[in-house]
Order: sequence, then C-alpha cells, then structure tokens
Amino acid sequence: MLRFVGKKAKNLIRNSCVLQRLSPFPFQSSSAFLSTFNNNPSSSSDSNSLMAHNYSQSPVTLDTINPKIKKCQYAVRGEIVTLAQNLQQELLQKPGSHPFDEIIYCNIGNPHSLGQQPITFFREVLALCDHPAILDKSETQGLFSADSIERAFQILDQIPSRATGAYSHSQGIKGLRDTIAAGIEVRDGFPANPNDIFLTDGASPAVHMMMQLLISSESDGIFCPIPQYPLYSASIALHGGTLVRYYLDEATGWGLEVSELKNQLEKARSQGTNVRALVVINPGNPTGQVLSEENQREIVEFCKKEGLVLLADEVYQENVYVPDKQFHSFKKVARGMGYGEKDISLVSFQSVSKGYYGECGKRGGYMEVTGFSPEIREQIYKVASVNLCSNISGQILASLVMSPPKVGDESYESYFAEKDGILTSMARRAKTLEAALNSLEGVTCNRAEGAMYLFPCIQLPQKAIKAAEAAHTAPDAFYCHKLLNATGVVVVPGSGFGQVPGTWHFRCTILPQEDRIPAIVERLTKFHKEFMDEFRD
Ligand SMILES: Cc1ncc(COP(=O)(O)O)c(C=O)c1O
Repeated sequence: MLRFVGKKAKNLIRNSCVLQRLSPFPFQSSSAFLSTFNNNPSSSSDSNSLMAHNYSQSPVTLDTINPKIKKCQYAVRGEIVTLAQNLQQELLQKPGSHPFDEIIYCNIGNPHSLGQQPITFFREVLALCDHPAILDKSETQGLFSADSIERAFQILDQIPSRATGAYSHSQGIKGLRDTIAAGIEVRDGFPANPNDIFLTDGASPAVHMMMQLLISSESDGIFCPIPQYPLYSASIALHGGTLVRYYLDEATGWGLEVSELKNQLEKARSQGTNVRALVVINPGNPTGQVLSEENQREIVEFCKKEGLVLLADEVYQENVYVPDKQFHSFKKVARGMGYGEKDISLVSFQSVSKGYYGECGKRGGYMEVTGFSPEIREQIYKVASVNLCSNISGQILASLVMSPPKVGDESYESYFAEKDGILTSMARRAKTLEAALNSLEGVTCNRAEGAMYLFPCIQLPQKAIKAAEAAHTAPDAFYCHKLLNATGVVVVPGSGFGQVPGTWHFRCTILPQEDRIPAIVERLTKFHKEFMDEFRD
C-alpha cells in the first residue's frame, strides 16, 4: 500500500531539482509530486524529463512563458486527478493490479459523470432545437412532450433564421435573456433587465471576464473566502491581481463574519492593496454553508460602505438541503434593503453545471451585471464580443433552468419527480457521508447545508505530518494520495482551497450515486483506521 515510499519514489525525490519544500502559499503544490506518488514506472516523470530534454531548444520554455500562468494553480483537476487517471489506465491494462477495481471520482462537482441522469424536459427541448426538421413530423408527437415541442418552437422563433449553428448576439440571444430575466424576477420578486444578462459558457468565463475588468495590476486586490473554489485564486493569478483572504469560521459552520472582513480589508489597504471586489460563494464551495439573510444584509452594507463590487457566486442556488436554510440571491437582499441599481455594483453568477440539472458539459451560464454605468457595461460587452458569443445549446439550457415547466404543463409532473428525486437523494447522500466522516477518529465535518461537497477537518498525527514533510508534500495531500492508492477514492486536499494554517482538510463530493455510498463509506472507514493505526502519535 505504501508504494510511494518505495525505492524508485525515494530516488525521484532525491534527484528532482524541481521539488519544492512545503510551500507557505496554501495553493501551491509540488510539481514532482505526481511522479513521487505514481505507481506506473513508465508514466509521468520519466516521459516528462525525456520531453524536457527533447524540447530544450524550443522557443517556448518554462522560463519564457507568461509567469502568471506558472503561478496559477487549480487543485480540483490537479496532480491527484492525473494520478487517478493513471491508476485507472493501469486497472484497465492490468485488472487486479490495485486493491480496488474502480476509481471513484469524488474530486469534482460533475454529477453526470457519476451517473446522474439529465432532466428529460431540458434534453427534449435541446434536441428539438438542434434538429428542427423533426418538429413537424407526426412521430415527434409520440416521442416528445407537447410542452417541450411548444418550447422548442418558441425558442427557435427567438433565434434569427432559427439557426442554432449561427453566432448570436455577444450577450446571448435576446429572447433567451428575456426568459432568464423573467425567471430572476419570479425568483426574487424584483424586476430584472434582460440587458443586464450576459450569457456565457458556464460561470467560469464570466468570472474571468469580471477579473479582467477589475484587475489592472498587482496592486488591485480581490477579496476571497478561504477556503475558496480555486477558480477565483487561479483567475486572480492569471490576471495578475492580488488575492486578499478572508477566513470563514469553521467553528460556526463556516460562518462569514463581517468583523473578519473589516480586519482583513484594513490590513490589505495598509499594505497598499486597492481592494476592488468581494467574492461571496453562496451556497459555499467547498464549505457547503448557506448564508442567512441577515448575514447577507451585513455583507451588502459592507460592500456599499467600502465601495466594493459584490461578486456573488450563486451557482448552487438550487442546492439547499436543510429545512432551516433557504437561498436568497444577493440582488433580492440588496433590493429588499432599498438599494437600487445606482447604490451597489453587484454581479450574480449562475450556471447550468450545478443545481439538480448538473449539465457541466453543456457549458451554459450567465452573469447578471447590475449597478455599473453604461460606459462600463459597454466595456464588458466589448470583452464579451471578443469571444463572439457563448455556445447556443448552453444559452438555451440557461433559459430552461430559469424557466422550467410549470404546474399544468404536460411535463410538469415528471419534471418535478426527476428534480425532487435528485435533490432529495443529494440531501440523503450528504447526511450519510457527513455522519460517516464524523464517526472517524480525529475528523470533524460541518453539515453540508447546500452545494455538493463536504469539507472535513482531519487532525493529522505529528507522525503523519513528519512523513508528509519527508515526502515533500502537504500533510492533507499526503493523506489524500494514500487514500487514493488504498481505495481508488479521489478527493481534493484542503490545501487546494486554502485553509487556516496548521489545519488540514479534504473536499469530497456528495455526488456518487446512492448505491455506491455504502462502499465508499466502508473503504474510507477502513482506510482511515489503518492510516491512524500506522501514524497515531
Ligand atoms: C462555486 C463555483 N463557481 C463556479 C463554478 C464554475 O462552473 P461552470 O463554469 O461549470 O459554470 C464552479 C464549478 O464547480 C463552482 O463550484
């Protein structure tokens, strides 16, 4: 089981000149780490060094590329996932070569990859829009619901030439933005303007666009929660800004304290950082908390007082699992406080990748941009237009998730059953995994009130921390790699999201299908016991 302390791994550690010591920067990891932990002698480091040799005369080297790219880290798809993919390959080539027969990817919020089924209504409309020739065929009536056929006709009527293969307006098709604005209005009880909506290929490009707008140099800071979803740290690094941390309080269920915001803002300003925006992820990733409305009001007030743009990541708005919490959009909260368009600059990000739909591969989403002057909006539009437009299926899907079937529509009952089945199952999975994690020695796990993850804290024994140091890696990464090698379960070390120094975590999704959960719990429990038996102080 302890393959990574084998002779080859030790030599790799000794010989590698790119190995870093445990970095004080919480998002950094060792670039030689993968090879250290990899079981496959022919993969990774050997072939990498060969490639480095062959390309030594290349006009592009690590020393000549944009340093911002080298600085950027994205742990969710980091080295541990590459290692998992290598193990999967090995299992295919040599069944029985590992103590498990499959890799279970709990590293990323990608529901369909773990067997979640798409919502029928959404897929019917997408299929019909993409192949309108079948709309008038008699067989179509038997295969598709009446409301999906009607919706496809409506959508196609909004698309010039009815062509889903054509570029659209750079903000997205106007009729779809009208539908989304109407959906926001139903959700919030306050009007939304279709001209404020920018349809994007998922929330990620929208976040990049805002970072590009706000960051001119290293002296521009973006306030981010720690732990955070590493899209933010990565995007800030790519655009050359400064990540200004505020810590969520694990002891109060990952609470967001305004006193912490004030302290950190003061500190950043005293160091000459011009803090431009506050990122809030609600429900939280990786932490799973759902903010109370009162807390949201304090945050709005703070942003207004301090002149910060509020970047509200609301992609998990449909993923709330506890009866005592409810999702409220920041726009609804701000408007409820009497703050209008001119009072606060607010961007809300939404995505088709999350919720009960989980259509990550369709790359759809939007940002609702409010409280910016027409000149700034024009600049945002210009940036959007450089990419021409987002993909049309993603645009259609974004309109559908904000305007699903309604009571009385032919699809409503089956749509509701599918949605409810997915969300109630996610809630059960979250509870089962949370209970299992809390039963492990030295592990505490806050409840997942929302989103798709658990983020347990592991009290690692000193002996394990020392062993991690000897392997030149962060202790939580050491734990996660051992877990992967022993069980095939892929989770992400907390150091990829940031954490209070000296604490160790990992992120595990709640997304494997329900019949897989008992096996995961069993593997995890067995592994953890063996790990503690080996390293207990
Ligand atoms: C908090 C958060 N924001 C944004 C995204 C990006 O999602 P996408 O680009 O797929 O819409 C994710 C993906 O996991 C996320 O967790």
